[in-house]
Amino acid sequence: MQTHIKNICCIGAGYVGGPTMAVIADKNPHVKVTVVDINAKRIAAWNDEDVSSLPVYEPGLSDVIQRARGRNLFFSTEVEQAIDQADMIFISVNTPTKTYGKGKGMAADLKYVELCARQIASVAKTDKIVVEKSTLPVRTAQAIKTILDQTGNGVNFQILSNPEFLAEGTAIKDLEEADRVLIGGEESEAGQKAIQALVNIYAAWLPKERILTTNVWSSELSKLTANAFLAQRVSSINSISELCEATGANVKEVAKAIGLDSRIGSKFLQASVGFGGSCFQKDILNLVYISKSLGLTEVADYWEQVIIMNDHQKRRFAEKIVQTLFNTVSDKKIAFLGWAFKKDTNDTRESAAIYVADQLMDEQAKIRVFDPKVSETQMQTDLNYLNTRSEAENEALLKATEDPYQACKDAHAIAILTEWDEFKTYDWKKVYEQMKKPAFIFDGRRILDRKELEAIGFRVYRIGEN
Ligand SMILES: NC(=O)c1ccc[n+]([C@@H]2O[C@H](COP(=O)([O-])OP(=O)(O)OC[C@H]3O[C@@H](n4cnc5c(N)ncnc54)[C@H](O)[C@@H]3O)[C@@H](O)[C@H]2O)c1
Ligand SMILES: O=c1ccn([C@@H]2O[C@H](COP(=O)(O)OP(=O)(O)O[C@H]3O[C@H](CO)[C@@H](O)[C@H](O)[C@H]3O)[C@@H](O)[C@H]2O)c(=O)[nH]1
Repeated sequence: MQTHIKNICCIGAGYVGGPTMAVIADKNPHVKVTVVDINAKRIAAWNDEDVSSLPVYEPGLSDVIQRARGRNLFFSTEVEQAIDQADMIFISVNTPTKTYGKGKGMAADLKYVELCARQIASVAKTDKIVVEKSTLPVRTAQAIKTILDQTGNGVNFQILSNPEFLAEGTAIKDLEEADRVLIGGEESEAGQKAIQALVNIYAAWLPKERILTTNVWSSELSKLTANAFLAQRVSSINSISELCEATGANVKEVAKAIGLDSRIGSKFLQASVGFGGSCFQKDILNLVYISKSLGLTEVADYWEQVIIMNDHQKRRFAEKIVQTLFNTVSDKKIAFLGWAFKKDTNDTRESAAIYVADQLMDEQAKIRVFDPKVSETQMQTDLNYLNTRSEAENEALLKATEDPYQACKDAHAIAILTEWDEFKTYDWKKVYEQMKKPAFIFDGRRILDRKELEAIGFRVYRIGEN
């Protein structure tokens, strides 16, 4: 197995496969990188001349794409051809929570990963390094290896685990200036050679000391653990936010006071309406499921609490709105500013906004949403996925607008669900004048200036203070 890779294939052109491969290609101009996907529409969007139409919105991504695309970075639906030609194949397909059968609602659904393994096995005619980029339960590499070895054409496969730690909205920066890259592989000579081949790819731009090598199981488990720790911090500060509201303490002051302790650190202590995104909940549920399967009940319960607290935080935000609006929101217009799960992304998976909207719609509120990057079609898809009511009812109760002032016009209340920077720059006096009175703002992200809003006449609620 060679340690200098010339041809990479990545299966899955999503939020991870697209940006990750774009940066790898950008930094390794002599390596041909082909990103393949079965979703032809997505591939067409990656190939669009107009880079504002890329399927993933990430600051800085379009520049990287413009530099590398057509030079050594290609997007294609020709999965088999790309597998055949590659020395190294990344699997970067989705691994959602299972929605059926054993482990429903908890375990990771590995069917897409298994399909990739089977396809690689049937197509490969030369030795390949297969890299798990998707987030997978610990010991998945074993299953992939068994499939490759049992169903392949007798060629040699080395499996590496190389989990991705990028966060959406900062993906390009996270990739270009990664805190660390983790590569897990076999301890055998062939395993070490495969590790070296992947180290060489990252060493094109990252200092060697940031490229960590471990055994496969440590690498797989480290990814789930990192997300569990990060989400735990958010749930921890969110639990304190409720205590602050009940006592007169201010969560911002508490977060600052504890964050200055270098053992605790200041990051990821921003109280919010609850964490969203495609990873935190899915990966913790997966960790809980694995722990339960191994009979580790206390470990499972410990981590499950992070999810329970997050669900509570979303629910209590919606309840606060209903309660404050004199215990009814029926037929009242509530403007949502933000739908994405965080700023600077068009991704809405597991966004708190979906759940808060759903709860308010149960109370017959009329929701008008403005998000700078999310379409109404996406919002409706998110709501329909919950199956709470018919598509027609969702369409009647929730509509998007292209203009934030229009969303807020005649509203009884505004709820801030995403921390988009532009919300801070609005003419809040103008917004106030066009609203029903008393005009309420529920700041689920703590981004607006409370004093300024109150001086205008708004009644303000912010997570974590009273
Ligand atoms: N989104 C993130 O920020 C993030 C960060 C780190 C890790 N991860 C992990 O990375 C993985 C991918 O996440 P994502 O957000 O990029 O998912 P995604 O849904 O955006 O992209 C996955 C892509 O894989 C394609 N695909 C599925 N099966 C295929 C097959 N057999 N052949 C070809 N294409 C196939 C899908 O069509 C889809 O476009 C997941 O395991 C996730 O947990 C995600
Ligand atoms: O102090 C904080 C920090 C985050 N959040 C929320 O937590 C969620 C997740 O945010 P973030 O972690 O920044 O984005 P993700 O893109 O979900 O990235 C996480 O999940 C990825 C997928 O596994 C990992 O690769 C990243 O390292 C990990 O940060 C979002 O809803 C944020 O608004 C808070 O409410 N308060």
